Amino acid sequence: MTAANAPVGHENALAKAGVLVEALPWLKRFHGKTVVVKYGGNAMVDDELKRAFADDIVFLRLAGIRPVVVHGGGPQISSMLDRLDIASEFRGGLRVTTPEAMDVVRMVLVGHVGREIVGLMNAHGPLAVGLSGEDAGLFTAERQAAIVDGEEVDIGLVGDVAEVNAEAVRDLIDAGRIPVVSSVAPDADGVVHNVNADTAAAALAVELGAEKLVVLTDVEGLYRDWDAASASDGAGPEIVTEITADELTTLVPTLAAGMVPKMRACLRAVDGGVPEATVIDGRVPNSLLLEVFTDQGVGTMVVPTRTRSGHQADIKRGSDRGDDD
Ligand SMILES: Nc1ncnc2c1ncn2[C@@H]1O[C@H](COP(=O)(O)OP(=O)(O)O)[C@@H](O)[C@H]1O
Ligand SMILES: CC(=O)N[C@@H](CCC(=O)OP(=O)(O)O)C(=O)O
Repeated sequence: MTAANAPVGHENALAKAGVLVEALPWLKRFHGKTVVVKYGGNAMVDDELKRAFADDIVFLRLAGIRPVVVHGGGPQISSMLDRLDIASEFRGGLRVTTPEAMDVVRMVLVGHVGREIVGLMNAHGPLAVGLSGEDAGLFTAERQAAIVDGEEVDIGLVGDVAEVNAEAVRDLIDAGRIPVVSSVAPDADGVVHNVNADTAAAALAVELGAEKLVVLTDVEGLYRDWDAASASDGAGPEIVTEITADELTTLVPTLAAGMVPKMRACLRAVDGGVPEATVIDGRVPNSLLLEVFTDQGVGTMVVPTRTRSGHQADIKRGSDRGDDD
């Protein structure tokens, strides 16, 4: 029976069954695999969305996937800095972080945002455990400059991830838990640094040998022409559905603001062996499930350059959607 010849009233049931059937190959592909999900501060400003995100992660876990969450909280940090009357600015997509601001970053990410995500997931049972890059030596940071107009600019206590020791995260995953990681990390001398959460998620995905990195944000994906997209409030302009690492490497220097760390993170993941990294719209409820369990997926997927030449046939989108980048 198809939807066309189904008795009246059965079309809806068939459509629902179709959705479930469509998920089967993706359940097979990701079963037992690690999927690292970066949850961005701009996609966590609404209570309903937050709950839907937590539900999606628990769904993945109960479907036999091993999800790991790395979260940001840029807007939440900015609003606390404002309340405390501490000046804050971004250079090259990264926050200029004084020691005073670093205290606030740590307090907001570890003490507030991380706790909230853990609490929402644990409404379903004792699954989520929060930790930061400081716990069990997870990340070692290395001070990082911002690149502004091709020049290196000092932005204070901002770190790249120089080393990852993911043993504690693996222990949690093996115990059936969902690790929820806040992106602050000590350097080799123990000085805590502010790490962009996209960067932290990519470094962890590589170390864990993840099957996929998903980055939630507050746009549909990567717009080819951001100036046009922002001028028309995002309605209409084309998003890039799939792009190879080589193509993205060429594009990154032309990108604006928040997309730079995000796209660099996707490149880092894919160059480090993660088969796919996708930026999706965190403003759409359950977008994570759509990305993982549907044939078309959503957002912008970054794939290794070799994929285009015919490898990895089970990667989403495929040649029918691959002509737009
Ligand atoms: N080419 C582009 N396509 C999409 N978004 C872009 C582009 N260039 C810059 N951006 C900006 O990047 C932002 C996402 O980064 P960011 O604000 O850091 O998000 P998050 O808090 O989710 O990490 C978008 O809201 C948009 O303003
Ligand atoms: C160095 C740097 O910029 N760190 C970020 C860390 C939080 C983050 O990455 O949050 P989103 O994912 O919500 O952007 C910041 O201070 O905002």
